[in-house]
Amino acid sequence: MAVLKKLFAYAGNHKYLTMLSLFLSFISAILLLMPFVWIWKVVQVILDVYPNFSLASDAAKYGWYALIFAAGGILVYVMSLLCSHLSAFRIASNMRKEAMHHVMKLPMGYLSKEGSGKIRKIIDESSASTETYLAHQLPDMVQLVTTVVAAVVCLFIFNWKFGVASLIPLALAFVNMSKMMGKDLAISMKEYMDALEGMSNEAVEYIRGIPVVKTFQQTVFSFERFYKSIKNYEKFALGYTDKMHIPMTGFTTFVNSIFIFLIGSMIILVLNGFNVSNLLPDFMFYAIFTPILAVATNKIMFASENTMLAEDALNRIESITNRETVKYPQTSKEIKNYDIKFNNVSFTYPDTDVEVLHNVNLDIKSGTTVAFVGKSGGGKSTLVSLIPRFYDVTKGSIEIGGVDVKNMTEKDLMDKISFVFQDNKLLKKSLYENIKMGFDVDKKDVLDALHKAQCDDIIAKFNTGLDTKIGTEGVYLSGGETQRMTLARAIVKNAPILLLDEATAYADSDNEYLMQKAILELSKNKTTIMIAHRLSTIVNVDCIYVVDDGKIVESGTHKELIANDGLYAEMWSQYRQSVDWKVGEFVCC
Ligand SMILES: Nc1ncnc2c1ncn2[C@@H]1O[C@H](COP(=O)(O)OP(=O)(O)OP(=O)(O)O)[C@@H](O)[C@H]1O
Repeated sequence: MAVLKKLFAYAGNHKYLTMLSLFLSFISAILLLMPFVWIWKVVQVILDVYPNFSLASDAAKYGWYALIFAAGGILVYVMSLLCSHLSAFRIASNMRKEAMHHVMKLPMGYLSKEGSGKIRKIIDESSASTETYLAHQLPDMVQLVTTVVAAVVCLFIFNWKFGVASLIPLALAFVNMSKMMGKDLAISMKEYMDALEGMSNEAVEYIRGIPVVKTFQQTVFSFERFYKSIKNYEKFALGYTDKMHIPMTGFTTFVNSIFIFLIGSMIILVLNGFNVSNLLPDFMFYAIFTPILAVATNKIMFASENTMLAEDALNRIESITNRETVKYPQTSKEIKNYDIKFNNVSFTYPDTDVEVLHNVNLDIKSGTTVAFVGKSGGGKSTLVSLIPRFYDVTKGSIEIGGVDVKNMTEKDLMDKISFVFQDNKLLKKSLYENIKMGFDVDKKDVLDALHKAQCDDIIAKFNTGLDTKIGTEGVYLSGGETQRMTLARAIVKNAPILLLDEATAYADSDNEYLMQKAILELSKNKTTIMIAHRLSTIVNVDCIYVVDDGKIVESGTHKELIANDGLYAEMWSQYRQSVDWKVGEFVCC
């Protein structure tokens, strides 16, 4: 019921179609039981007239009744499946839409951390398995339960003594079944499913890492994690099977021994003086009926497992839909300028407990260009990612033009910021659409931006020019080419705030120089924050902030920081040495 309630939350009016499907399934179960009653009637007539079969005129009539009920039952069942498929399809599609809608509102940082593949897999697989559950398994479950209940009622109507004899093994079978559906086994089932997912994720990681593994001859070490995940799966699969085997054996034994109990009761009744020929018609009825009961009960057992699987799928979807979304206000407060201010900002990544930024204060004036430099892992990218709210600050606040970024609508905030990162993504669309990105620009503007971002060679490579579709056969862009395309995007967007995280990381020396020129041009009159490891690219910026261990430890112009003789001066000296060393090497050769 809890599963159905959760599923109905996605159903809208289609929940009535599901209910109709379940009702029809119930009717079909009753109709499909009736042929057995008529067949028993046929047997009874034959036994009554034995050996004068010519007197069994009613037998043919009862046979027809059996056929009509069977056909009616099948027809109603088909109608039930029709309704269940229609509503299941709608519910699964609503579930996908709602989950995707939610994903769009999640912090961008969460999406890049979890990976689009994993999120897509959870949404796709979970909605598909609930679709199967609603379309087939649930109507079948109703039919099976109805069959069992109706059959039990019939067992008592005809002969209560045989009824009791059939019910004893059935009750014992249900006791065992309830053990299999207990909380303990639900936990084991979850552990088993988690281990399965873990193994599948490790398999993907293993395959992805094959190039690195081959290059570094790390076969044994790389296989270790995958191997551990297989062992983990083995542990939980065996644990689950181990917990299941006693109740499962009990269930199977009792459910299949109904007929033995029936024969036993017949023997006891005969030994106690009951007349065999009086008992025989009733016995025949039970002999016909009890196998249906055994089959239906067996099927219920497996169908119950499907309910647990559907519940698990719903929980997995909820692990995404229950995540807190980024909340934006309906309207923005008016900003005064494009100053960016960090007020006592501290930050801890979600699901971790290590603070990576500690009480950071920054005041970046509108129209200036600043740079964050520092050791790897110091917190530069994290600082930048907090401005467009890829994550929200844990403590303190960030302001643009005197307004907290949390008081700006998503559109207003995004309209004001362009970013070029190391790891940029292009869409499977034409080069033109990838740069235009919905802005009010024509092909000439796009070509102009591409030219400024040093992308002329990329366009010239493809016969279809701007209309070339990314991702089609033979159309592949390298990391550097993708980065230049993203710079062209930023040029087209022309937002007043520019965030550049290692924007020239993949560029070769020729391109780097030209890209730097384009960035310089683009950043004119904009508030620009650059993260750069090549210190030569930032010597002329208005202010350099040295980030170390989540704190700003120095700030000033290049000259001021060199004069200061602190961390930056040390980094600069090391950087110079590495450049001189490279030049020296080159000269030697
Ligand atoms: N998604 C994440 N979840 C948890 N911790 C993270 C995440 N991203 C980064 N970190 C941690 O935050 C700290 C700062 O990382 P950040 O990427 O901001 O440093 P950085 O100075 O930009 O490094 P680099 O110069 O190597 O890019 C590091 O300790 C890193 O391990």
